[in-house]
Amino acid sequence: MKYAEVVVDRKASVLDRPFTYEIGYQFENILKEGMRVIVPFGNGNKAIKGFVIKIEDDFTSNFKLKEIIDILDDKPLVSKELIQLGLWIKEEYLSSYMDAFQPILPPGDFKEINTFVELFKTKANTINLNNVEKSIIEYLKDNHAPMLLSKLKEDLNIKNINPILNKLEEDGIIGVNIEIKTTVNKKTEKWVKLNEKYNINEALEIVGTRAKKQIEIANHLYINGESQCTRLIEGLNTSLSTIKALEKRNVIEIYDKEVERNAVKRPIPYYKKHVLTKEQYNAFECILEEYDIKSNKFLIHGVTGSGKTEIYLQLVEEMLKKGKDAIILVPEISLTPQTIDRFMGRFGEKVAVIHSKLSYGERFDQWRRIKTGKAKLVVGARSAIFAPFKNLGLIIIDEEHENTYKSSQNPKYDTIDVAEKRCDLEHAILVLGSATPLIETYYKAQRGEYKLLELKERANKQKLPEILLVDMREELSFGNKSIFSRALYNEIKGNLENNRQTILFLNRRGFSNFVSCRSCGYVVKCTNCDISMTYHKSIDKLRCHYCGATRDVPHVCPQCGSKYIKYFGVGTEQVEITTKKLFPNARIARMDGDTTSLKGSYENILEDMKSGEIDILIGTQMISKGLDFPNVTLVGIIAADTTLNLPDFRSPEKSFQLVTQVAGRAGRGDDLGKVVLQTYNPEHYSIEYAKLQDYNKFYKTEIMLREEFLYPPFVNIISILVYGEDRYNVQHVIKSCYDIIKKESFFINDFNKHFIGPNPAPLEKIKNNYRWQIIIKIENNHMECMKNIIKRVCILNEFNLKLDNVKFSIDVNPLTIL
Ligand SMILES: Nc1ncnc2c1ncn2[C@@H]1O[C@H](COP(=O)(O)OP(=O)(O)OP(=O)(O)O)[C@@H](O)[C@H]1O
Ligand SMILES: [Zn+2]
Ligand SMILES: [Zn+2]
Repeated sequence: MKYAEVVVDRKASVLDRPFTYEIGYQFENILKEGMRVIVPFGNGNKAIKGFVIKIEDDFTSNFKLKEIIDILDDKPLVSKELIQLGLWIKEEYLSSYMDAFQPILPPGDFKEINTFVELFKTKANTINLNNVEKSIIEYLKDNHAPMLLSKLKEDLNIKNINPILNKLEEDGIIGVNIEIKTTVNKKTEKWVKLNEKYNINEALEIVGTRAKKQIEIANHLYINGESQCTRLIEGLNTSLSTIKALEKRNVIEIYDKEVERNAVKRPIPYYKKHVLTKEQYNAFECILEEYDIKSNKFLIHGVTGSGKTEIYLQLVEEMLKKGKDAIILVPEISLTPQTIDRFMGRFGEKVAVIHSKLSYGERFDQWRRIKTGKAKLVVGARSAIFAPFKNLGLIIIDEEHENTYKSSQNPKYDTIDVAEKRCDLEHAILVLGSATPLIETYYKAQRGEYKLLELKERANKQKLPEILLVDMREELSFGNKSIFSRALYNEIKGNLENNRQTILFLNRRGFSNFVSCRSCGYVVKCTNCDISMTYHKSIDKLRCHYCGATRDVPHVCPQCGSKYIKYFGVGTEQVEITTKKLFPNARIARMDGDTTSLKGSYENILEDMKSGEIDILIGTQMISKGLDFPNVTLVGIIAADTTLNLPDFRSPEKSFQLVTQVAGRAGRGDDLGKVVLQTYNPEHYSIEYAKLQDYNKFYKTEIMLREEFLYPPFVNIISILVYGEDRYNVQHVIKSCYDIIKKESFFINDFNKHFIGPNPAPLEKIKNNYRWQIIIKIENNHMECMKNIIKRVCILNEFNLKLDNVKFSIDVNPLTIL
């Protein structure tokens, strides 16, 4: 007797464990890990869906186990390695089983999946087959459309057919395709081909010698195989009635064929291969040589414009040569046509693209192309890390420092960690790339966990742009209250006169309601945490998100006495209006969340930028990275302070990254670029080192501060948030939770653990839910113990907290704690 461990789709946390079922004899040789099943569940034995994560030969139980009712899939949907990855995610990020497997399973609510078998005829006759195999081929020959696997099995009734089909598929004789039943209608079109009953001579005999067009059509189909109906009509200048006539005489067949929903609809020109520069070549060589011997994890630290993408492309090419698949992750906002074109322009049909704007049907199509081996590489945002490749050889994470690699929804995974784990499970290479690596990543590289590869020059040997720092406090003291400094104004003017393009950048990430002085640059910060305090309207006070300390809003600057102390905030719209006023003849475009929500508008703006129809492009993060426009020689950063003063320990790092990335858009062509950086804090180390474009100096200062104030990579941060509509319950649960965790972790030295809270979350109430949180800083060596305690308290509820209408949200190393 065999047993299956099944994860069922039930939300309640007490049921968050796999259930064991007996596998009846009829299923014993069919059921595989990674397939979905129907199982009886609960007291009423309701039939529900589940997912098999493990099959065991032995199981001891005190009571009779229930039996699996039915199997839903013909083939495993998920590989063993991806099941392992799912289980790892569950433990690592303290998520539920179902949440952990959600991103790994095919997209959408996959109620019914049908498997089809089709014959790849070209090969069928050339290989020696045994009788059973021949009967399958014969059967498929009689059915020209892809055949439902279940029907094939029923019709043929061959014992143990699965391994035979697998072998035929591996030999490339048949293809197996899967299809999901969705609400999205399948798009089909009419195709034609010669009737297989006749060879071409017989076909022409039937047509006779008089019908010239019909002869032409038959010959065309003989040479080209099948053809799309409308294309045939246009191409041969014939009519539908002529084709219908041929069908009537049984010479040809007309049939429906599914139109693949392409993720990319435009034609894409070939992207020319560059000869690698010496630096590029060294990195490329090192990765291929050291892989499997010394290290399989690499960090490419390469300045902006150093040609990291070309290295990625050539690595992928090497993989394809070896028959291996590749995953290339880029941040969602870098999934521009420019990036996609580079990959599709080099690898064409082999590329799958996954991003969040795809419809559900399109997403499934991409998943299917990967699963069935039609796509060999995927270029995509975060979730593409779970692409179901069979033979993964390489994972590339470009711009690895980007926020989007941390998932803010369940499961709250960190893509880099997941990629590391997946590379270990599948013996693949991991390549991280950035001009401004995450502090944590660089720290790992310093410790030898990643092999560090450096690119110090731009691919075209152009120098990095010159950065001009403007102290906005001085502007104010000169009576200039505008958002443009005199220097930036003059530079823009000059650039316009030279017919060059300008990018004006303004950061608007999340919260920016810190309070600062425009005369001296003073920012109200928490004395315990060295982090900007945030204004809370409900209590009319400033509060620190890390320790909960509050204070009144000052009306005069505590540092210089000026009354120009207020909330900081400029919008892109305001910048646009001002720019139009100052430069009435310039062609100005704005790119931010508001202007690009329409599908395609983003592409349009980039297209206009490329063709030179825009003189000044104003934008937010969207324009900060990945863009490669040779005619942009000037970049203006309106206010570096918005990121510098985010209530987040990462704000210096974020500022350094942003300035470097945005500056990197300038001077990518033949002429040197220039950057004007406006700030109220020119002395800040992050601004200072950004100006010098010196990552190493920045890293050294930052890592020292992280150690001193106890932030990652020296500790882990775990956020436990309790939310619910009843404020009293929420406060009660968070308090009990705090007490229990503290008590249970008594054996961890206070020096190694720090509790902050319970405090109201910075966003105290969202959608009628009150939110309170505890933040735990825990030293790396004690992380596993602490996670275990949290799991027992918050997930398994071993301490019987009364969780009426109250829920937990746990985030391990959260991106922000808002
Ligand atoms: N070996 C090469 N020879 C000539 N040009 C190259 C070479 N490699 C890359 N390039 C060109 O250099 C430019 C910059 O390359 P790419 O955009 O890949 O840089 P990057 O390192 O990704 O920069 P960023 O981090 O700023 O996005 C591109 O226009 C690319 O076509
Ligand atoms: Zn002041
Ligand atoms: Zn504080």
